Amino acid sequence: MSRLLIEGGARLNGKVNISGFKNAAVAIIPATLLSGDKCIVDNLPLIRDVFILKDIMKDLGAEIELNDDGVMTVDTSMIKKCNASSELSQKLRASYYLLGAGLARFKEVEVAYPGGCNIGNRPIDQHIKGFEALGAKVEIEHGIIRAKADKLTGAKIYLDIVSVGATINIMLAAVMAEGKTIIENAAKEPHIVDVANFLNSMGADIRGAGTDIIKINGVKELHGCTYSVIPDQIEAGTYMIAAAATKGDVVIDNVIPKHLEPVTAKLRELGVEVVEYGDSIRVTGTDKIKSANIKTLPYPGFPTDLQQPMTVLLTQAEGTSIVTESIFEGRFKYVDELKRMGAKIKVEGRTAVVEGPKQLSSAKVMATDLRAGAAFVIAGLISDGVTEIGNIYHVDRGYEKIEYKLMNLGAKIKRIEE
Ligand SMILES: CC(=O)N[C@H]1[C@@H](OP(=O)(O)OP(=O)(O)OC[C@H]2O[C@@H](n3ccc(=O)[nH]c3=O)[C@H](O)[C@@H]2O)O[C@H](CO)[C@@H](O)[C@@H]1O
Ligand SMILES: C=C(OP(=O)(O)O)C(=O)O
Repeated sequence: MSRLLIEGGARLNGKVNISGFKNAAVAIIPATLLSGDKCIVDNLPLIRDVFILKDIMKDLGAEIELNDDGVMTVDTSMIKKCNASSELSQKLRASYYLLGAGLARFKEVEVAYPGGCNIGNRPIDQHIKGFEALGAKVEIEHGIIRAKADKLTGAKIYLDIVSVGATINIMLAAVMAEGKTIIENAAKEPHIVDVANFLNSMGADIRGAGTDIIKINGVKELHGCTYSVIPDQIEAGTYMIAAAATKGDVVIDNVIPKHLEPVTAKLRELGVEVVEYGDSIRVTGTDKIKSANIKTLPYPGFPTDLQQPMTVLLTQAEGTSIVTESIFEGRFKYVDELKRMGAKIKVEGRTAVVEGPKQLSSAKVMATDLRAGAAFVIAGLISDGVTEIGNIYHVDRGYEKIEYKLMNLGAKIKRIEE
């Protein structure tokens, strides 16, 4: 198991380049299954989730290559059926997008129940509700999800809960259904728009992505395309928070500032200087961070994926901050480890009360999930002594070359491979 060692105390300084968005990439790769033509996808992040999906696609029979610049060439013409029930599919959340894409192309699909971050109950009832409305039969048995349809027909689907995964999965399943599908109460995250743009580049007819009503006119078939994935707003937000926490001065490059508005607004409330440029953001820390309350919400609210890194920053704020996690009930598991580093945080249900400022002290901690790992990296950067973070494979699921990017900003960090 690899570990990260971080010697705290350095103020981050310089420029960091943001990679392509994990959560868009992991939907777009399965979406290439929708056409038998070749697709070229660039600006893919070189992260573990992308590598696993590449292996899954290869196992299905795709000809697939990914180069060191994040350009993937995929040809799925040889795939005859979509059976992704191996252990690989359990290693990430996004393998569930093979359900929507496989159903649309083959009318029959089998995928192992997805894994992903252990941050609470993560049901897929809304995905299933959508597939069934389109005419599929879905069953789950022995950890395998099977979906089958004689024919997919457009339908009106109201999501009972705003779900990113269900919105994307239903879009995938509906693109070639007969007639019109309307998804109401759809999620509006930037990667919903990115996936819709990718599908439209393949010849789909999707309108309204980015609003809460998405309309999909089914088309007969899709064709190949060349597409570039949007920058990762969560990776960018993590570096913005790290810059603020270390009282540094960092330009976060290759971003879409609009996607980062909830983070920018919150950092400004804390007294941190944030300046937006065309495709970059400069964050300049302050010695006196103000306290603030945060509630995670679907986009454009504050993203749950940045709750953990943000909570670390709030340990440095003067006074009491209240963090409310409204998306995933189990997303405070990392707090116990943070307390071992000296943080004063009290969790009650979905709320964490953070008292600051507290000088954090180094400790040996275990990443319990992807963003918990990122939070510990930030905690390590501002602790005295050397922090050791285990289970780094979680972090590698979503952060490309994290130690190199941080080293370039002046952090003292190294990876120990074992
Ligand atoms: C690969 C990917 O893109 N992952 C993101 C995606 O996860 P994911 O797609 O799993 O998250 P959802 O948006 O679906 O989940 C939101 C809420 O809806 C609930 N729910 C979801 C589906 C369902 O069928 N039934 C149901 O009750 C979930 O338990 C959760 O409370 O969005 C989350 C919320 O922004 C992010 O934290 C994840 O990084
Ligand atoms: C929860 C996350 O990922 P996943 O849905 O892939 O587990 C995340 O990116 O923070």
